[in-house]
Amino acid sequence: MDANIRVRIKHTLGHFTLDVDLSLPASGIIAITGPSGSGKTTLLRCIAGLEQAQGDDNCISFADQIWLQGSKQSIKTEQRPLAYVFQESSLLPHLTVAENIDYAAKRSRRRNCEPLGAQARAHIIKLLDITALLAQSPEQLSGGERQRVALARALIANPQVLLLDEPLSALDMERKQEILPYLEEVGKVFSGPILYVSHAMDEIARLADHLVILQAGRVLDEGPLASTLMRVHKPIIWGDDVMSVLQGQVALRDEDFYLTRIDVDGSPFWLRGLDKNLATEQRIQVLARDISVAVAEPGPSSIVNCIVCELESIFPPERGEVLLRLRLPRSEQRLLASITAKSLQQLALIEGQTLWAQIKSVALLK
Ligand SMILES: Nc1ncnc2c1ncn2[C@@H]1O[C@H](COP(=O)(O)OP(=O)(O)OP(=O)(O)O)[C@@H](O)[C@H]1O
Repeated sequence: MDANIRVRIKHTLGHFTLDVDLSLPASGIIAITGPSGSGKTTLLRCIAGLEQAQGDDNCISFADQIWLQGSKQSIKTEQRPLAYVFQESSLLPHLTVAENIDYAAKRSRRRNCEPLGAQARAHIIKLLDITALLAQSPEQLSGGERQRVALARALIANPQVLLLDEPLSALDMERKQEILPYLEEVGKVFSGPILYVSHAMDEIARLADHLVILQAGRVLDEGPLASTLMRVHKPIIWGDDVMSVLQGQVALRDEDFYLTRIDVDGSPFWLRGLDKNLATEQRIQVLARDISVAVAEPGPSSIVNCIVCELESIFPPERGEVLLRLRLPRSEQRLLASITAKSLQQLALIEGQTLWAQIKSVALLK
């Protein structure tokens, strides 16, 4: 892994101490999650330089730039080549949307960011679909529109690192669904790392490439999304939404039955719908509670997905529920299934045995 963002911080605020040592990838969406008060915003604020972390061992660097080195060297927020978007965007109320964007673009030079050319700016305006909003003032915009403008403004400043602190949390579910595709697009076009604070697992599963889990100011776990999800920090993060995220390719489109087949290292997963093109990469999500397991090949069933797996590990029971980690054949990818402790006993499951995972529902991600 490229260790292009290095963050080693010990920083105390009142009764809280953030104590992290992270090497994060140089690109992609890096989700930072954890319970309320675990230090997600404080971490982002330290990276942005909005929080002055004191201490000789502290360091923050990006690529070959050192942003903070002990108490000797610190580059001011305004000079770090980054942009951030918060829960509620802070557009300047007396300027129009276009003027807000211009203002941010002009300030970008001070941040050591190269100003974008007219063509690149037009592309971002199109990408976030804000052409019709340019003449409006911020108070005329809906919450979702404001966040789209805030994202455009951040991108037009042409930062090398993008910090997003719960950019969707002030939006209702409908607005959130509207804006998620734009964030996906931003994830594709932005070449540097995007640090994305969120505690919504649906957003993280859909958007993130890498996951950092904080608990009480420390890093509980960290790594590529799919494998970090497999390590399960259940009560801390997921509640009932324990899930697997798998990467596959669109292998077949069955027009007669309105189904699409995604192959994950050779294992077929069928989903309803036909809106994905053949041979494209596709991420899918399977909730642990949507899987049941059988110890012999099941007979005919209305469940279309039945995948042969190896039972790799059995997690300790918790309130009558047991999680199983299932390995797909000839693959490094895994599924998590949730069954009752009673079923575990009745089926006399042991690690290493072959199981048939019947999956009630598979969802497409990005
Ligand atoms: N200026 C401050 N002075 C004292 N304590 C602070 C200060 N800022 C934050 N804290 C404390 O630091 C802890 C971490 O806060 P932070 O906002 O980073 O958490 P978070 O994980 O982002 O939480 P949430 O999900 O609720 O936004 C909290 O206990 C908070 O009360």
